[in-house]
Amino acid sequence: MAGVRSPATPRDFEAAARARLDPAHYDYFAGGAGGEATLRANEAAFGRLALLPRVLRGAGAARTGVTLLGRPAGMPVLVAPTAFHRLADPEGERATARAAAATGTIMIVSMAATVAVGDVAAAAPGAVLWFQLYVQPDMRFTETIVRRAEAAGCAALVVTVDSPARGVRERELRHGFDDLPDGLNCENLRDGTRVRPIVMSPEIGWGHIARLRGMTDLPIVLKGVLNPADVRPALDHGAAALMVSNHGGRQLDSLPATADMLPEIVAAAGGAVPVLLDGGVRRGTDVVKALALGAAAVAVGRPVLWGLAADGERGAARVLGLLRAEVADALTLCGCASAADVGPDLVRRAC
Ligand SMILES: Cc1cc2nc3c(=O)[nH]c(=O)nc-3n(C[C@H](O)[C@H](O)[C@H](O)COP(=O)(O)O)c2cc1C
Ligand SMILES: O=C(O)C(=O)c1ccccc1
Repeated sequence: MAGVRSPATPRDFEAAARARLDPAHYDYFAGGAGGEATLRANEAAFGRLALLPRVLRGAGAARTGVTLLGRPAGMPVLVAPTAFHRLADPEGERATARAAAATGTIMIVSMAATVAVGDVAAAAPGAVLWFQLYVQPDMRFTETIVRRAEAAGCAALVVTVDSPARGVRERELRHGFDDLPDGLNCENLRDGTRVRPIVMSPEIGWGHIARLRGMTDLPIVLKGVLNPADVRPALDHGAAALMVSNHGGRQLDSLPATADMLPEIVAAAGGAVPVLLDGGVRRGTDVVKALALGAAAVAVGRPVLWGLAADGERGAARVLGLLRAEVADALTLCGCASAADVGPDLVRRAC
């Protein structure tokens, strides 16, 4: 691997990934919308938080497992849905899913995956998969996609609600990157012999969530809730969980960091549903900070892509394994036996 002899933390994979990727694809993965203030803010917000361990609790070595939507997960970290894994590795989402299965990590498969969700599931028996959906204005086609996710055995639908339009990313504009290379497609959007384009529609509203709720028994997770005023309608529409996300700073720039919005969203949810978070999680200590602010779990996007691009399935598994070890270490050093022991007293504003 380029950069370091032995990666010690997930961040070490980015340099190796950058060395291997086409620069346009590196910038597609790495970049954010506008001036990238939100992209930077996500990581910076974790840097402004400090952990305040408890001592002498005799808690023993920490266990990382949690229960999410009624099922056990190996750690409170999920693979966030990210598009186009075959740009990073020829095996694409198959490799990511095997890495997730090997480390007991739930993978949220992107609707914009370059391997069909059924093929991802078949390639990684034992993987727990959730499916990310952009509601398509053609609700019959949306239903087709939902049925594919169900048939693949996905355990939840993660509906991305922060994308009434595609974010404008200046790095993509500079490279002229606006489509997949020949031979790669968004395989979940196959419709007979053609592949439909993903529509991000400003006309999607709460009525579509109601129709989705009537369409499937899968739990629905709403991804991209940032304003506490949206929590009430989300609960009223039967959301099983919320995911605080600004899409990794890739949609609208100038949004607050997710870690900074998390406490207000958790308060608005009032314990009715679990609240998840993504954006800027790079270390085990970030995970414990998010748990202390009330998250049930977090998800990581780019770190997994860097592992995948650096060393395929093995690299993605290394990133997830390192994160799990860091979570265990941070929990133990905070005096916690598990995520359930992490309370709000454990985190402080550092400055
Ligand atoms: C290259 C890339 C592609 C993404 N594709 C999707 C997607 O298809 N659907 C989606 O809901 N979010 C997508 N996201 C957003 C991620 O799910 C997640 O919100 C974000 O990456 C979290 O931030 P992090 O990368 O700092 O961990 C994408 C993010 C990246 C970096
Ligand atoms: O790039 C993204 O962030 C993203 O969400 C996406 C959505 C559809 C197709 C490709 C990428």
